[in-house]
Amino acid sequence: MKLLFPCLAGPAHWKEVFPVANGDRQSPIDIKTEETKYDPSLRPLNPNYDPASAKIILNNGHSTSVEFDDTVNKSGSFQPNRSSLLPDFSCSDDESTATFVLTGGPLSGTYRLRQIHFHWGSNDEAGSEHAVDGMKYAAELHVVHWNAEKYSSFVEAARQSDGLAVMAVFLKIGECNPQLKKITDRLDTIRIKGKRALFTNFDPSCLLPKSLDYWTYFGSLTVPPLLESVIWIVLREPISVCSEQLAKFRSLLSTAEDEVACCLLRNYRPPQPLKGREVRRN
Ligand SMILES: NS(=O)(=O)c1cccc(F)c1F
Ligand SMILES: [Zn+2]
Repeated sequence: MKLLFPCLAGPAHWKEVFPVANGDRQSPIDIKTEETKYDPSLRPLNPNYDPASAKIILNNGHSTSVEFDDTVNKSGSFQPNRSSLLPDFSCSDDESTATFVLTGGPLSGTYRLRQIHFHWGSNDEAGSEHAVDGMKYAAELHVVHWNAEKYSSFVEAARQSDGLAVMAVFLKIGECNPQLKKITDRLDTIRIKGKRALFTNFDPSCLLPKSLDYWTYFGSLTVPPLLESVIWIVLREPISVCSEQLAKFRSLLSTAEDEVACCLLRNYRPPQPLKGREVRRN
């Protein structure tokens, strides 16, 4: 059935507008742990984030994200984004080299932090995008980086096979997460699609589990345009989230002020065919 706005209809219709939806390296996937391959060449992950680069929290109608200032000048040293929509609160304007990067793991080079966002479901039983031996977690955090060593912008990097690196963290139902509370306590100020609020002095490392052991594979964005440009790094240890915190995510609206209100109850893409890809572990 042809739909007028397939993007709005959900994953089953995305292929009508983005044929790459049926591509060879689509994400997410179901990680079959017995079939993963230990790779001794994989190094430890080395996330190194600067809390001052956090800028805003926003509702884009598909998820909530915390956006970071990832602007650099050509010399590679950090250039505060003076043209940003928000007053620049950085206390110094020294051009220190930005330190909000991910290195190590399966990556060669330096990947700069761009944003974090979440995926969840309409109930606590399923909401993650990746699955492990067919099991879904309640939600999933994505920490999005781009290859700032090889490319000059996120948009350019997103079109390259090694352009993006996304660290995925599973959220398992349990204790309320005090670090996640810093985000869920702000969601009532950005309920409507398009709303944004100041959100700085936030280091996303506080949302990572104790162990940074991971699986890694070559995949894609899990939302349109589904570009096959992501090196996925899926952490094996989940962090906790409680039902009340998840309910706050579901209270976000996928609609703007002038539209009939519709809650963002779920925003995960189901697992896609592996098509012969290898999943490695450290
Ligand atoms: N779900 S996702 O991690 O694939 C993702 C979503 C939106 C923008 C991105 F850059 C991105 F990587
Ligand atoms: Zn995502």
